[in-house]
Amino acid sequence: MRLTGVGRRYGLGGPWILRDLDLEIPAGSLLRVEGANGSGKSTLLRLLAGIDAPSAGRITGRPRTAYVPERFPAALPMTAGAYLTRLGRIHGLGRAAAVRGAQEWLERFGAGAYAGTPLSELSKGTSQKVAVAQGLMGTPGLLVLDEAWTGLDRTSRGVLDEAVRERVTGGTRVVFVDHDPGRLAGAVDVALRVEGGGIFTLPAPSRDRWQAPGPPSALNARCPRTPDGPRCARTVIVAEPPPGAVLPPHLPGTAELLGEGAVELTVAGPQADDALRTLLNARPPWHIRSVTEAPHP
Ligand SMILES: Nc1ncnc2c1ncn2[C@@H]1O[C@H](COP(=O)(O)OP(=O)(O)OP(=O)(O)O)[C@@H](O)[C@H]1O
Repeated sequence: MRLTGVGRRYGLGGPWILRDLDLEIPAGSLLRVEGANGSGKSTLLRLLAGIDAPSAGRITGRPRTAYVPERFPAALPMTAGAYLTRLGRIHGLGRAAAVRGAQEWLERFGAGAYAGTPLSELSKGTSQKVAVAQGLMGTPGLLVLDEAWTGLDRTSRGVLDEAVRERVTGGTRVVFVDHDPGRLAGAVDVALRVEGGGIFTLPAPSRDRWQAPGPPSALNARCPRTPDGPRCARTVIVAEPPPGAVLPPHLPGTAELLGEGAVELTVAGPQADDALRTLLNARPPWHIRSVTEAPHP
């Protein structure tokens, strides 16, 4: 899935909320999106989910998508179970699998007793569980979570963490926004910051490194543009192997061991996508700790 020159502004002549974004999201990757209030995080997530269209540029290769919005439209005239079954059908499940999935997800979130309750009568917390469960019905190629953990109890937040990890391992792209900087810290492949209309890569957010992320490197601004989008002279990828793995064959660039098995891979800019794809598609996949674009000297 790829974003090319994507921009969004609301209304004719309104200010650009996002501008000239270029981004590739490989299968099986976990992206965290952060940024100040009003910076455009939800706008970016709605574009990714396909429920809003870019004002400029294009998004290609979007797979079947599930989306948990910041606000859940709980006023639909249906019970929780019927709603989830309907969503499961939309996500491509057969009727029996959709009914089973609806009950299973409600139970995993400790809300099995509410399958027959109308959505409008659910508490806020249970509504949020239903909102999250609908995103987990079926096996989408892209799962977009906009503050989906907010309003869930501690146990349910853990259930959602686990479900996200399962999805990513199964090849789903997951993009999320969450207030907790440590959310899924060890599993995040790329952290993006939305700021001033652009997106910036941050070092992979393990809890301690998050405190001092260092200067963001501009994903868009510093690299020369080509007909295929911006290209940097070099990209440095730091990746950790799954236990017992060796470096996948046919990996482009030069690799340097960093200790504890982690590898720093330096590739020519155009080969970065290939290298990331190879590492993320390895079975089991490598964990991408950071991706740093190095501009032309
Ligand atoms: N439908 C809309 N019409 C007009 N302006 C909008 C619309 N949706 C968002 N905006 C504006 O776009 C900007 C970015 O909003 P967005 O909700 O994407 O930010 P955010 O980073 O998700 O914010 P928050 O952290 O507060 O949720 C804001 O200035 C907002 O007012």
